[in-house]
Amino acid sequence: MKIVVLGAGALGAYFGARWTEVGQDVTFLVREKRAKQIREHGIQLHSKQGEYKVSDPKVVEEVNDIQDADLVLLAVKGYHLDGTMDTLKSLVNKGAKVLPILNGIEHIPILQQELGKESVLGGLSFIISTLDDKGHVVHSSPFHDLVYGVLHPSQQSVVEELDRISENAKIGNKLSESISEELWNKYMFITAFSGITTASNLPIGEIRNYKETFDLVKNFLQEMKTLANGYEIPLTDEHVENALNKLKGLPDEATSSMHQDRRKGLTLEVDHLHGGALRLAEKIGLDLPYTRTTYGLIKPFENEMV
Ligand SMILES: NC(=O)C1=CN([C@@H]2O[C@H](COP(=O)(O)OP(=O)(O)OC[C@H]3O[C@@H](n4cnc5c(N)ncnc54)[C@H](OP(=O)(O)O)[C@@H]3O)[C@@H](O)[C@H]2O)C=CC1
Ligand SMILES: CC(C)(CO)C(=O)C(=O)O
Repeated sequence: MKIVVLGAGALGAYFGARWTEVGQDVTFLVREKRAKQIREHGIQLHSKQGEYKVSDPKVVEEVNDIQDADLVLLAVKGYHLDGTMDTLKSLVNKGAKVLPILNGIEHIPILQQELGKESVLGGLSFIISTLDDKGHVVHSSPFHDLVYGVLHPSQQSVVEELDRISENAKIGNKLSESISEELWNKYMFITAFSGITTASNLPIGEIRNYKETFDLVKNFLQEMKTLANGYEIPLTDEHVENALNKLKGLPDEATSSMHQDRRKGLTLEVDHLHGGALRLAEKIGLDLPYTRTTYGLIKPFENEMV
């Protein structure tokens, strides 16, 4: 399978390297700064699931240098989505399907509108990873899940092929029969988790120490469940309970990637995640007071768009 990784950061470099490790043809399409960093330090994974260095990574800076592709793994931050659109159109014209694994939901209808419904798969990831100062991936969670599925019936053979090639890779791969539900379930979880950790500037262990603070999470999840239901996604109280149990089971120091970005002074995806939820709610006449409040609390730390 010819795979292009667009967004060779913490997630893109991780999964791209894991496919390279099992012999797949992976091209990393990057911007100038990242290209320079990769030329200097390579693409390397520091992971308890297995250290790995891509021996001779295929790195390009121009989409025109790519002849054809079967799949694009899209792993940019929400605030960089607009900047990838021309590149994605070009790759779709060369035959590729796009697998976005951004957190959130709003990017799905945007990509479908821009690229056509047949071209956009559903995808998400559960992993905790970041780049160190050499641009190497530091993967710190025991899990490294990549979940994908069809959003259009014509995509079945591509997801089956993706499933086949991922089977032997060090990836927790899953071909989902209900990817829309999984996307919303993750969206519910991540808005609550990133909201509470980033707004309070605390990891989950500290939050759990204060009942009044942890109780907010429950309201948050309920609110996002209502939003999902408004879009005919059948999330239930059981999904909320499972999300709460997941948060109760995380190690004390665990925190969201958005909170990690706040600690590093990086741009936050709060407009894509919480802002996106508020826009989706407005469209169907819902109010999300907890999400709105959290959005307001995080906004001052959002930083400049880059
Ligand atoms: N990190 C994590 O643990 C998790 C993250 N996620 C989600 O995954 C998504 C990606 O996050 P993450 O991997 O952490 O982000 P990173 O910031 O580590 O990586 C994003 C990469 O995208 C690149 N990029 C942006 N625009 C372009 C472009 N036009 N062309 C080429 N490359 C581009 C950036 O490159 P440049 O250096 O040029 O800016 C950067 O390397 C987010 O939505 C996040 O919420 C989900 C689960 C866990
Ligand atoms: C919760 C987690 C770590 C799971 O992948 C995540 O998606 C994030 O923090 O962005």
